[in-house]
Amino acid sequence: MRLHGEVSFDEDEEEVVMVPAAALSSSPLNGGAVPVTRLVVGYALTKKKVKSFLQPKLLLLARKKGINLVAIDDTRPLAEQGPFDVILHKITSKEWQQVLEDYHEEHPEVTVLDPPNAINHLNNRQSMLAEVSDLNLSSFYGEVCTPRQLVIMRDPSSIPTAVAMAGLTLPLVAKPLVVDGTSKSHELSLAYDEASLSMLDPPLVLQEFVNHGGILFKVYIIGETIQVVRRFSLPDVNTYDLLNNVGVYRFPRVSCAAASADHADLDPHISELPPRPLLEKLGKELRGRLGLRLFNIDMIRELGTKDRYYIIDINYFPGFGKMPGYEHIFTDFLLNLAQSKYKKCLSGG
Ligand SMILES: O=P(O)(O)O[C@H]1[C@H](O)[C@@H](OP(=O)(O)O)[C@H](OP(=O)(O)O)[C@@H](OP(=O)(O)O)[C@H]1O
Ligand SMILES: Nc1ncnc2c1ncn2[C@@H]1O[C@H](COP(=O)(O)OP(=O)(O)O)[C@@H](O)[C@H]1O
Ligand SMILES: [Mg+2]
Ligand SMILES: [Mg+2]
Repeated sequence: MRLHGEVSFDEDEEEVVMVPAAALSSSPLNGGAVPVTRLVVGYALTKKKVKSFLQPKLLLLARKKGINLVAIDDTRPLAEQGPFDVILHKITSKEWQQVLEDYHEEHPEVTVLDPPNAINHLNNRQSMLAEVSDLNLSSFYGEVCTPRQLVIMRDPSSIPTAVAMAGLTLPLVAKPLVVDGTSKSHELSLAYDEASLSMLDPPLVLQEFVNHGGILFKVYIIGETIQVVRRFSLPDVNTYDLLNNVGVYRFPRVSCAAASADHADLDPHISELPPRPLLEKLGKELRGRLGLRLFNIDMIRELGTKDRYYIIDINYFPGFGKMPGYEHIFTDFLLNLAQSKYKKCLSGG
């Protein structure tokens, strides 16, 4: 991170002068024509994520704000690239994780978004929710919990007995235990009866299905910024369904971007967004517990309740590109990172 007053010239860039982001508005340098901060952000993302996240409007605004987004070349040693102020990544391979950890040992001044060991918590549907199973937010306009669930590592024939012993209530959602961005990790099923459970394919997690009116809240968190969207979800399962259905049914990705419910005409008891103070408190709590700054939460409100919510899924670095105004939110987040690092440097932190 180049500090105050240094001038850096890139052969193909305008002259820029480093001043703390806070000084942007007052700096005499800020004639508005030349970006007066420089933040070099190296990124290591899949082609799919580059396509969905690094949209032209983000690249343009980043450039205007003096943020240089640089693709990390995975064919060259990371140490020979940069220098970077921030590394932004979403690559699941163990090799990359090791490269990043070795690099960060040599360059502790570089901000890694986000630390691999924190991301790993979300790559397993048991550890993912273990971090949030004992939240106590009831004084913030509602309670937030996680559905009861059971991890099955092997031996499908043992599942019916294990579920009976655990006292889980049907129907159950069966989810692959490992989440690695592949389509397999999103192959979910709904099980209506215990006997059929032996048809499932471990390792998996069996989670109690919670009726929620068919609407899910996707809560995006970028640093301290929170944005909620509504998505269509699985329909409720009533007693009649349970009595007249047996078996395990695979279902598609029902709550993706195309399933937006933001403009649907819905029962307000079902579609009303969770209260802002609850989301603010929840976001703060999860950032602390998960040690992450870029994630989203899939959250549902139990049907018939005013304020009992369940977190059913947490995703690292999700589809931010679909968030309205994400380019402003994300570039401001990066500049605030720089500013807080600069202040920390000044205070000898
Ligand atoms: O696990 P669920 O709840 O389905 O969340 C998914 C994952 O976060 C996907 O990212 P990844 O594929 O990296 O895991 C993301 O796709 P993109 O980031 O490619 O957009 C989806 O974005 P939406 O399609 O906007 O929901 C988001 O819904
Ligand atoms: N416990 C649950 N109760 C009710 N619906 C659920 C539950 N778990 C998952 N679902 C439904 O299945 C969808 C996918 O589940 P999720 O855990 O988010 O998996 P993924 O990581 O593939 O998005 C959710 O969007 C929701 O519609
Ligand atoms: Mg989900
Ligand atoms: Mg998910």
